[in-house]
Amino acid sequence: MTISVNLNKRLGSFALNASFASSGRLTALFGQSGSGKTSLVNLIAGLTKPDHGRITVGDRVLVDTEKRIFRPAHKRRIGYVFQDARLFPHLTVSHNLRYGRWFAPQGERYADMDSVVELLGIGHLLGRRPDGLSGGEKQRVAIGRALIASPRLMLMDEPLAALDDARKAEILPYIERLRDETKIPIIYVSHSVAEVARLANDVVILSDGRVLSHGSAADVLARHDLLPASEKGEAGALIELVVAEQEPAYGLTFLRSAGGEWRLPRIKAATGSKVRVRVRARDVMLATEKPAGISALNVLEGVVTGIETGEGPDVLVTLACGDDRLFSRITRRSLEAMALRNGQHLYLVIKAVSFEGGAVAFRHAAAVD
Ligand SMILES: Nc1ncnc2c1ncn2[C@@H]1O[C@H](COP(=O)(O)OP(=O)(O)OP(=O)(O)O)[C@@H](O)[C@H]1O
Repeated sequence: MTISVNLNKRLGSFALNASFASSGRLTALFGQSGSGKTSLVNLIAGLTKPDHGRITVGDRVLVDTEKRIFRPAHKRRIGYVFQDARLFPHLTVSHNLRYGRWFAPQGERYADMDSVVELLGIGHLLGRRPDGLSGGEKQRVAIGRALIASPRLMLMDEPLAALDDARKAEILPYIERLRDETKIPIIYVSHSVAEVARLANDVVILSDGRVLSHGSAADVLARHDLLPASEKGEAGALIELVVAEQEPAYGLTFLRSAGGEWRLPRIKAATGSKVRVRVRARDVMLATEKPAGISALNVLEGVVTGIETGEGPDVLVTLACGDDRLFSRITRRSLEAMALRNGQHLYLVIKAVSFEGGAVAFRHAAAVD
């Protein structure tokens, strides 16, 4: 289903001019604070009207100023999930969920309670009240309440921003299930590259009210020049790997990509599953000769396809490893010492431990314990 946005809106001295189309299951709206993400979400939700423009979801027109169409918020059938869960404190989880049902007209209720509860793993919480839940549990219930309303679109506005890393890690697999197992398109606001890289099919980068770039997550996130300064260290490549074998004795998983073989900290996915991994440019070392006697588990071969120098001491080297594209951030000093040039054959060295945390995304993966 394609989400298409083409609008402008003035808010005081701020001008939002946004134009993009996305057919990904999960489209991330990514940008620094003040770039216009929430303003755009409010326009999609129908909380504000554009000065000019049109928003469509599939064949449904939400607003078209030229044709004087404005579907009010309560008729857009959008599930909203905010930074804070906003559950009703006096109602149990079960009643909070049921409340969502009232927002769907009788004939259009496709979501049933049991499957939503199962999808989000909240069956054991049904009798409890929100004040007894962890932040991650509250967010899962908030997502459930939005889903029970059988929405045609989910808008998730920084749903993980208020959670610590452990709670984020707990809830990310549920958002992945929501993306992969339901057919509801999701617009997901975030200013974290790590989150966007893990979840998004498509990415829209907003800056100062304008769309700087939009397209597939792998392509957009490869544009290091577009990332906010605070996230430059997170810049890297997204590559797809297939789980080949578990190595339980070492707590590792052996995988293959178009570019070679990988050993990463254990990934709980069945053999043959596809996973997406973010390889940060700062974690990739380069060598002109095949390294021997090193502890790093991942050594790939690649060819230099680009060298970007900037003002600072570092350089971004782009490498083709088979059909994979990887990046390495090295110093200008190393660039000169190694006399790197386009077309040169190199070895890439990547420590397995650099993948701990949220770097691995599950795609079509059969999770195993
Ligand atoms: N009603 C309004 N009147 C005037 N200015 C507004 C209004 N709403 C938003 N703005 C301005 O528009 C700009 C974009 O705000 P917005 O909240 O959309 O950004 P954001 O990318 O969501 O930021 P954050 O990540 O901090 O939530 C800001 O400069 C904000 O002050």
